[in-house]
Amino acid sequence: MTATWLSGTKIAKEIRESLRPEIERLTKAGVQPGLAVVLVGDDPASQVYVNKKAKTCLELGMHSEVYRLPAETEEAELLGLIDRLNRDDRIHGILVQLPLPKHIKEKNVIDAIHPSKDVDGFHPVNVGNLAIGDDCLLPCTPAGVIEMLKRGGIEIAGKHAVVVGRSNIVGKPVALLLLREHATVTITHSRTPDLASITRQADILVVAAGKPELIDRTYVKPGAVVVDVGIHRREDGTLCGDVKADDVAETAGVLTPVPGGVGPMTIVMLMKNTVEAAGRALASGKAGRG
Ligand SMILES: Nc1nc2c(c(=O)[nH]1)N[C@@H](CN(C=O)c1ccc(C(=O)N[C@@H](CCC(=O)O)C(=O)O)cc1)CN2
Repeated sequence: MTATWLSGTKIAKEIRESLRPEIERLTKAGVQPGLAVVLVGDDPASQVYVNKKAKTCLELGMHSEVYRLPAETEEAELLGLIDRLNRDDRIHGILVQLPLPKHIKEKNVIDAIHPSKDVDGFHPVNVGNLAIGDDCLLPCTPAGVIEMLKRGGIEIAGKHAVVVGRSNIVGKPVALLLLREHATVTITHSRTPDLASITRQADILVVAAGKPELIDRTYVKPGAVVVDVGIHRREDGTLCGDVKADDVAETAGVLTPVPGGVGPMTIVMLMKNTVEAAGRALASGKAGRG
């Protein structure tokens, strides 16, 4: 069997274009959706992602602000900036790029962002609402995975989905979203014994292990849908995921590429969340007038 590739680049483009009418409507109503992205330090990959976020905002006619702070920035200063952005009517979404330098506590930063502007969906209020199935801003990568599956014509209900990884950013929320779509979900992680015996049961395998090319064909049931959330730069400068793509493509039915898979979906879901946050601000009368 040779897998069909499920292109995140193509689906992300469709979603991006579908956002334009709502951005136009909000802007005409005096509420141009605005995203503030904060980067602390000079991690090269983070710089690429932050630039992509700002560029996509501008291409869509959204308001974009990028704050680039030095690695030595004190936590209190960062919290001060978040407080200011929380009260800024032109900003509907705030995103602090992760990872942060070690001296800054990620939890303090996430908790400081107002839940209505938490376009990353990482605040405990949004995480709690996701867990109980209430309306909330969804984390971008997990929401992107679900959107990709749906738009790729892949049935989720009734399927056995296995998630490799239990991070707060991807593993746990993607498992909750798959459950919400009526999959039977198994979460595995680095201490799961005989991982392959479990992943081989998956109809849908979502890999967010953070380990380059961990998953080869021996982990995959023939015909399974495999979503690769990992992204790593090899020494020669090329990118790979958590899945050994060429090998798994011989067994899987559908496979997402790296690059061009989940990555572009993460960016477009961020735009979608920002537009949604702006729409809610307009509806609640709390929006700025541009
Ligand atoms: N605050 C957050 N920090 C981080 C998140 C997040 O969702 N919120 N996720 C990751 C990084 N990430 C988003 O910020 C991200 C990763 C990858 C891509 C992407 O488009 N990748 C391209 C390849 C890009 C390249 O050339 O390097 C692809 O896969 O095709 C976008 C966003 C950690 N931090």
